[in-house]
This record gives sequence, C-alpha cells and structure tokens, in this order.
Amino acid sequence: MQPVGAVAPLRVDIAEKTFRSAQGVSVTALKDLSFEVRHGEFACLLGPSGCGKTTTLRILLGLEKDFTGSFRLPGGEHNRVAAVFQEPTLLPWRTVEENIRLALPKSLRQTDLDSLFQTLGLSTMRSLYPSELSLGLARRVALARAFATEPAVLFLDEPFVSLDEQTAERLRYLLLSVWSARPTTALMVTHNVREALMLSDRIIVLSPRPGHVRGVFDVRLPRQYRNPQVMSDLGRSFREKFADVL
Ligand SMILES: Nc1ncnc2c1ncn2[C@@H]1O[C@H](COP(=O)(O)OP(=O)(O)OP(=O)(O)O)[C@@H](O)[C@H]1O
Repeated sequence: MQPVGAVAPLRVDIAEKTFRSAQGVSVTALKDLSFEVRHGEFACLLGPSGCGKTTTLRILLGLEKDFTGSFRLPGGEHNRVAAVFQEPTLLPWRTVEENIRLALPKSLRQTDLDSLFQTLGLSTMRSLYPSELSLGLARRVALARAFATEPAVLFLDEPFVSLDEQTAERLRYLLLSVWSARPTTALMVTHNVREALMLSDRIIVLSPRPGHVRGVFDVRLPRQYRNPQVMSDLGRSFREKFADVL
C-alpha cells in the first residue's frame, strides 16, 4: 500500500538551535543537524541523553520557532502532521472514540474507524473514558488518534517509556501492525537500540550535544525476518559501528 498523502521526503537542515536563559546562560542543543527521511520510511532518531532529540521534534512540529536553518515536511494531497508523545494527552471528559474523532479534520470526522480500533485491540473500549484506561491502553488510543488523521508525517517521542517491558513490546507490535496497514513517513525518538532495530528502516544516530548526525544505520531487512537471532546480530553490528556514541 502507498503511504497516505505524502510524496516528498522529510528534509531537515537545522544550522543551530541555542537555548538562552534569562540569566544569559546559553546551551547549544543542535548544530548542523541534517538528515532526510524518505517517503514512507520509518526512521528512528537515537542518541545520548540531552543531544537534542526532543528539541528536533519540537522544531519540526513548529513548537520551537527560534532556530536557524530550515526543514521541509512531506507534502502531497495534504500535509497533515501527527504526533505521539510520552503523555497520551486525552481529554478526560470524552470517550476513547470521541477523543479520536475530535482530532480528525472535518473531511474525516465520519470515517469508519472499525479496522483501526480492531488493529490496535481497542474495539471493546470505544466508549470508555481515559480514567478507565491503563497507561498502556491510553498510549494505544494516542496511537489510534495519530493514525486516524491519516498524516503525511508522524512524529513519535519515546511513546513506550515507563511501561513494563511486556506492555511495551505488545505496543511495538501494534505500532508495526497499524503502520503497515496505514503506512506513513515516520520519525520516532527513542533511547532503546533494540526498539529502533525492530521498528526502523533506518536509524539516524546523533552525536552528544550539540546534536548532529554521527551516522546512519540502515536496517534493510523486512521486519518479518527480524527474529531474535537476527536482532542480536543487528545489535552487535550496530554497537560495533556506534560504540563511541551510546
Ligand atoms: N526549554 C529549554 N530551555 C533551556 N534548555 C533546554 C530547553 N529544552 C532543552 N534544553 C536543553 O537542550 C538540550 C537538548 O535537550 P533535549 O530534551 O532536546 O534532549 P534529548 O536528546 O531529547 O534528551 P533525552 O534523551 O534525555 O530526553 C539539553 O541540554 C537540554 O537541557
């Protein structure tokens, strides 16, 4: 299936992003950060703590305007952007289904969400309220909401942190299922090398702060062949290449 709406790659060329405190202290988070995520590709941004991964996503989402450089989001029939953060940010007084429908553009408000709910194992939870959901379920709803908008590009910022490993693993598989059913260009921030190797077409590895691209690791293998032995081999070659970064 072709990715929805998007035809161009995501292109990022951030010359510099510096934070300045009121006391005059400067922190340069990013310097000469350039990379591309190809049309329909799932990429991970991986790097040491504080190297500017979240800052990069915030710039791409238009939440940080004070930087030098440029970026180009994938376009096409539309240029909708969706994001999934660590906090699911659901409206507490709305049901699961209402939370999702309210996020949709008018043209999609009445769309049939059955298959999406089914893929994410949410079919029986449509009328629950966020307070009735575990964190793992709330994260599933956040994924459903993001994919329901049929975005041209999807940004994810560590969507599986602070979950027990079993729940996180189930969510990784659910993410792969929903992404395969509704492919879109995706960029996910993670600290977790195994997670990146499991989900990505390519891993963009950042240097310590100020973050720039230290190297790119292509995972050319189709995901169904990434069995435990293959994952362990991939992990070894990844660590050999990037031992100095992580
Ligand atoms: N609003 C801000 N004001 C000042 N400094 C900031 C601000 N946001 C981020 N920084 C600094 O910019 C640098 C990059 O932060 P960022 O959160 O992007 O890193 P990260 O790679 O996502 O880190 P982590 O992996 O720990 O989440 C850090 O040194 C951080 O302290």
